[in-house]
Amino acid sequence: MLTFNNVSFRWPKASAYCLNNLSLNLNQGEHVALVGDNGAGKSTLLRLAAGLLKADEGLITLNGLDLSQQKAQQRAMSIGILFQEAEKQIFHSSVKDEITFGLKQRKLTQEQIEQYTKQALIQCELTELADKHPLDLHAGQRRMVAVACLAALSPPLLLLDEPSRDFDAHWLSVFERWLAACKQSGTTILTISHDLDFVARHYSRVIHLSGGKIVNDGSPSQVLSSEELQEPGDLPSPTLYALNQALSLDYPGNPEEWSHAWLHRTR
Ligand SMILES: Nc1ncnc2c1ncn2[C@@H]1O[C@H](COP(=O)(O)OP(=O)(O)OP(=O)(O)O)[C@@H](O)[C@H]1O
Repeated sequence: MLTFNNVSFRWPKASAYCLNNLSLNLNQGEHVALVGDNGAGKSTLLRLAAGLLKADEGLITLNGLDLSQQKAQQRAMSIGILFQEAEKQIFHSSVKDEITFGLKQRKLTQEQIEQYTKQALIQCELTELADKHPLDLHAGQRRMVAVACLAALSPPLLLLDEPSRDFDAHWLSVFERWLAACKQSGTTILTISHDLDFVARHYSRVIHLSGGKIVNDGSPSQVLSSEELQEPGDLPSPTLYALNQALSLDYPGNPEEWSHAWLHRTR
């Protein structure tokens, strides 16, 4: 669905390439997490995937078409983005207006706009906050407003930058339910996260980016427990991998599979 072919990108005035000859293919319906140290180039890659930046070299395609040739309106039909700082993507004076804005850009009837807005408000548990100013909400609720805008539009490709950030336990569970529904409906998802427990819970493929290059690409158990990711200064090991290591177990990092393996272990 989304393909990077030998893509290089250098920020203006930077002496070195931020992404260097990077190739990557995301299949339709895949749920992929992008992990790596600060400055590895993850957000830059996401912005290139969204068409917000143009590659200096190489080709990025979405459904076989050159992304750099697509207009913003066209890209908005296929791609939904959640930025790291959600408040920067909120412009309207009520939660409801914020959600309807994206829908109004599409050729929909008033009835459809109202129906999709209502569904998104319910799914994201924002119905009671519909008339509030988004900037009067706390950080987790504000982030959920940005999620509700995506929920209303249901784009086939989601690009999420640190989505679990700012959520308390309640809002994280609301967000995780929405994410599960997106996965169920076949949405392709590329997510940046430093929260490796969150990654282990939700993603079937993990890409480790370091210094603008892919250094590992595989299942969560392969990538999250790899030595490259666990070097000092890098990201902390997910809790279940740390537990596996401490107990010398070889169990999966997904909590459901882990508890099944633990309950059915041969003593
Ligand atoms: N707007 C910008 N202008 C110039 N350089 C930038 C810009 N944004 C990022 N960079 C540089 O590009 C490199 C990669 O940054 P990027 O934000 O993509 O990394 P990241 O892996 O997402 O890091 P983090 O986990 O801290 O968000 C860094 O050296 C950064 O300083």
